[in-house]
Amino acid sequence: MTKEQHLQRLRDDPLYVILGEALSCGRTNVQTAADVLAAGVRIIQYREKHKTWREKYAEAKEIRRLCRKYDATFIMNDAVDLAVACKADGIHVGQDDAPVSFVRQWAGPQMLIGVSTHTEEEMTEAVRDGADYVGLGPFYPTQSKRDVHAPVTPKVRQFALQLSIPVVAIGGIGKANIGALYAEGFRSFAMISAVVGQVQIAAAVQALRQAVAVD
Ligand SMILES: Cc1ncc(COP(=O)(O)OP(=O)(O)O)c(N)n1
Ligand SMILES: Cc1ncsc1CCOP(=O)(O)O
Ligand SMILES: [Mg+2]
Repeated sequence: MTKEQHLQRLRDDPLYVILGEALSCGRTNVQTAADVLAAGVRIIQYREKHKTWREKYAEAKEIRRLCRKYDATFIMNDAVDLAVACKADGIHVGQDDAPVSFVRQWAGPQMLIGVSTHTEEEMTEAVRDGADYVGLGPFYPTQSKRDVHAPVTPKVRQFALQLSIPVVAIGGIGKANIGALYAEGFRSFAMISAVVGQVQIAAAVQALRQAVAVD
């Protein structure tokens, strides 16, 4: 798939699932990825904070292989070198990670670059720097990440809905609130606990898709 096709998917497909083994009900990342893909998810981010580079590389390559089988979009969190090494479709960087200009130089023009944002200024800067999408959040309290920012304000949410690039909402999103965010205008939702933290992944994915299905 081309970068433009991956970007189109980010606009069209509401579900963006983030992996993390410590949050996966005892499953490995590879098992979880296989379940998530079998359940129909087509955008996956590999986010692993507790493994060595080699462990992450080995896992990411395997998950990347699974994603190819399903024609799914594979995004690496934090590490540009890992993204390049395992031929990821995209890289997601936060405000404390490598800047977009550096990531672009290293990863090349075809790599999708996502940037975490929390304010209007950060969103404006991400667009100016050439990010392909922004992550925005947290929308709600979350147990899945330490030291998260305060929830995004209504003013920041309004600003995000006018942005020229896709906005991926994140933080405490699940079947109870995804429908309200969709009604507010958001179209893409990154989730950890609502999918990989569930025992029945297929049922969880189905419930989330139903919650954003419009007639
Ligand atoms: C889609 C998406 N949005 C935001 C984040 C958070 O990134 P970051 O702020 O760098 O924090 P970590 O995930 O690295 O802990 C994300 N990963 N994905
Ligand atoms: C990685 C990240 N960045 C902001 S909130 C968050 C965690 C999202 O996890 P959950 O969907 O379980 O709230
Ligand atoms: Mg990061």
